[in-house]
Amino acid sequence: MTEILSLKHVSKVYDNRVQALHDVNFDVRQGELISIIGPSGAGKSTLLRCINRMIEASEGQILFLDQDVTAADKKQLKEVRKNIGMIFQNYNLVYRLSVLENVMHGRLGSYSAFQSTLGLYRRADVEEAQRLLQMLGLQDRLYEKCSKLSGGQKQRVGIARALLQHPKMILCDEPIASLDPQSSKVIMEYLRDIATSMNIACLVNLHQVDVALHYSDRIIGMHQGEVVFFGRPQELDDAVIEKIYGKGLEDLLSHGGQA
Ligand SMILES: Nc1ncnc2c1ncn2[C@@H]1O[C@H](COP(=O)(O)OP(=O)(O)OP(=O)(O)O)[C@@H](O)[C@H]1O
Repeated sequence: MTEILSLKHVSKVYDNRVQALHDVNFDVRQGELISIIGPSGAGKSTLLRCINRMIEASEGQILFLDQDVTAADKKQLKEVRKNIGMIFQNYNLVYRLSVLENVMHGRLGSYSAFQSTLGLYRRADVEEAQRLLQMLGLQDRLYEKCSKLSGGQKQRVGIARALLQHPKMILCDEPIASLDPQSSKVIMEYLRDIATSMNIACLVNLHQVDVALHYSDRIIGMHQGEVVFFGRPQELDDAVIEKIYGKGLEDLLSHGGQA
């Protein structure tokens, strides 16, 4: 498998001098699902957001498809971001708009402001959005306002919007943190399938260790801004869990797997 993302010695110190990341190194291969786990404040969100420069790293190098993202100019960064989809815990949808319109926002980069304001989308793009929504089981909700959807359905709209971008990788910032167990399972299965069948790498922040163990190809374990584990789920034994969380798996699972 080819590597598509590589982080080398990445650190982040916020203006208030909090060191959120310290010398982070790892790589992501095409079509891999990698979970990032760790207690609250470990640096998971900061790490994810440094990759597409929603947050600027203070030090280190981030290579995406062999391009140095940290050194990219405005135009190059736009291109990088086209290849990196993102889904969020709070979905980031426009609730007064329909499911289909929200998904079309995944293509905004390829339309002028005039075209997008008037909804002048190419037929092929609309058809692709419809196909994606069908794949995600939302074919009957195309014209429904997003405000009327359940959390799990909203997240599926978020996934369709990310996929319409034709990304090589999707960053998922706590995609199931607001969902019930059944909807969480559905979303994780879609992400697993997207990684495997569409060969799109998914980098997923999670609080649930049991979910990470079940769905990931590899897991990154963070503690106070450092990567203290990077390996396969089978290698995540109790000693490693202690290193990440300061407590054992039994303790974590007795709280529903949540850290
Ligand atoms: N904008 C900011 N300015 C200053 N400090 C920040 C900022 N964002 C995060 N931090 C700090 O950086 C550290 C890492 O935060 P981050 O949100 O990345 O952790 P996390 O693992 O994603 O936590 P959670 O699981 O609670 O979302 C924390 O100490 C946090 O307080």
